[in-house]
Amino acid sequence: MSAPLWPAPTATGPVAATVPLPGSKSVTNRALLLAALADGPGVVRQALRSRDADLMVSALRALGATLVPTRESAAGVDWEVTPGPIRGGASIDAGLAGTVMRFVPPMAALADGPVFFDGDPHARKRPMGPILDALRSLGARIDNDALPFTITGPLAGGEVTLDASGSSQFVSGLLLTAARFEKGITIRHVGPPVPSQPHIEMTIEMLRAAGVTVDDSERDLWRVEPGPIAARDLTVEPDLSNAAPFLAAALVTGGTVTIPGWPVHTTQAGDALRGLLTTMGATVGRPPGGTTTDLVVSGTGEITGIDADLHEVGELTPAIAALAALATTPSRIRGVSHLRGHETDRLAALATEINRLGGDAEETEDGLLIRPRPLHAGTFHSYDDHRMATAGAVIGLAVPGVEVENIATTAKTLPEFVQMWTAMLDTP
Ligand SMILES: O=C(O)C1=C[C@@H](OP(=O)(O)O)[C@@H](O)[C@H](O)C1
Ligand SMILES: C=C(OP(=O)(O)O)C(=O)O
Repeated sequence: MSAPLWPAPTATGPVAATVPLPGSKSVTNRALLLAALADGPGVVRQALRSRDADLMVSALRALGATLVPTRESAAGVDWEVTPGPIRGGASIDAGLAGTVMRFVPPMAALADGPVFFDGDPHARKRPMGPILDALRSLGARIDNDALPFTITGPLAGGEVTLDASGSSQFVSGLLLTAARFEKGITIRHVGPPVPSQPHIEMTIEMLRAAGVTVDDSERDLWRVEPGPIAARDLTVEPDLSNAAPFLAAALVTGGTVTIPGWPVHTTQAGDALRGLLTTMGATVGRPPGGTTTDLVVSGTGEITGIDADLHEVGELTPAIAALAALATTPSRIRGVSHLRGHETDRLAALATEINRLGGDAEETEDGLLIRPRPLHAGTFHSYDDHRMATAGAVIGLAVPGVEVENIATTAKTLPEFVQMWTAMLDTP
């Protein structure tokens, strides 16, 4: 049975909207996990409420932590997190969340009994081998090389070598729990370059803020000393990667979109949008006066193609590809072969769906070539991928008659996407 179709609204003029964004998925799921591993009760404020975040909350509760929502608003939910002894016997649903399937198993290896993991049908195809092998070499028993699997600890930590070229989350996952291993951990990456370095920096910055000693002075080598993870009271930043489709709307319609609360310093991959969108023809800046943290992006209605290596910020690819499909000059996206292991094979999905609408997109070994060609009405399939769904919405702004299949899949990181999109377009 195919999922419902959502008629993507076509813009009737330049957008002029301010779009507050809920909290970062990546920060939320790291903060919740670190709080559950901490040396006392802590608070995570303005956490994202979404499928991936809900899955993390359920996983941590199943492992024995207590998470109580104390305040809920449009800005997110405040969680009081009280760590408990890590409990075996749990059954964990990772959904399609990379942050659950890669971050929770190292914590589960500290439990007092076996922990079972499974997820969505496609989650069983997402790469897990390197992190599971790493946990095995540290002493855990694991009965499969992908979801579903059962992990049985305990493990003491130590030294491990792995190939993290398929996902930075293999490194982040090990780093997040490492201080709780008796010997800490030393991780050495061997293989093609690790993608998404900003996400590894996010992990390290959050660990250091919790008092954990991390040595990352040598490339592809990380050492975490054993010790407590300090309980914190932290506020989650807005999700800058989820800003991508909204900021893209400014370029497509020749309008202006403002995102409040854009951090001045951040490790989020989405911060790279400032440079990428400038290259594609936007004006990007802070409002005059310099006292606010608003980010303002304006377009001209004409989009310039881009030649970009997105290896460090792969999750921005679907939005950039959607813009490229509407650009007046060709684009080349490089360095993102690891996107074949994301929510879907994003390179194949983007090429297929852009071409289905009459576009000219070609998959390369490590990216996409997208050449200008007029697009027409049709169905844009989402493959249960939140960022494919929002890419379809971006194209629909300029192409009448685009219908996005399963727009509800945006609930992975942004359950309010449709309302926010409609509100952006309705702003007088
Ligand atoms: O650690 C994280 O929060 C993430 C790391 C990245 O994963 P990959 O390195 O697998 O691309 C990113 O694409 C994903 O959306 C979130
Ligand atoms: C790759 C992504 O997610 P995940 O955390 O499931 O890997 C993403 O959100 O673009």
